[in-house]
Amino acid sequence: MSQSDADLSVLNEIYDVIQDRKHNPVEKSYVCSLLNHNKGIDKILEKIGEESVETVLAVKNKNREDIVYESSDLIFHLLVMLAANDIQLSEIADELEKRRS
Ligand SMILES: N=c1c2ncn([C@@H]3O[C@H](COP(=O)(O)OP(=O)(O)OP(=O)(O)O)[C@@H](O)[C@H]3O)c2ncn1[C@@H]1O[C@H](COP(=O)(O)O)[C@@H](O)[C@H]1O
Repeated sequence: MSQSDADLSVLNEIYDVIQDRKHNPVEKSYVCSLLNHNKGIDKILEKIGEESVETVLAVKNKNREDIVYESSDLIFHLLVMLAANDIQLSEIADELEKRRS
């Protein structure tokens, strides 16, 4: 198991970048290509489907490195989907917090 100082606050930081891309589009941005795709939200949903399947396969194959890699892809695309729907990460935190009791 790897040890590092990284923690999930990186999710907030990436979410902020995604929101910034939404309001201030830049060229050659993958996030902008998803947010402004001609297929609309369907492109983002397609990626979530793809990354979900890749995560499932990584788990089935018991490949630890792939599980981490594909889960990261999936979580990233979920963040883009949430931002596209104007859903803040604090709303997810609130929902999860409610379930703790
Ligand atoms: N965390 C990510 C991140 N994770 C994955 N990806 C991209 O998600 C895509 C994953 O899709 P695939 O694995 O299917 O790769 P692909 O074959 O290139 O994609 P398709 O052709 O199948 O659509 C790749 O293009 C990755 O580069 C990401 N792109 C961006 N970020 C973050 O978002 C920030 C802003 O990115 P830009 O908007 O590109 O500047 C970056 O600084 C990062 O922090």
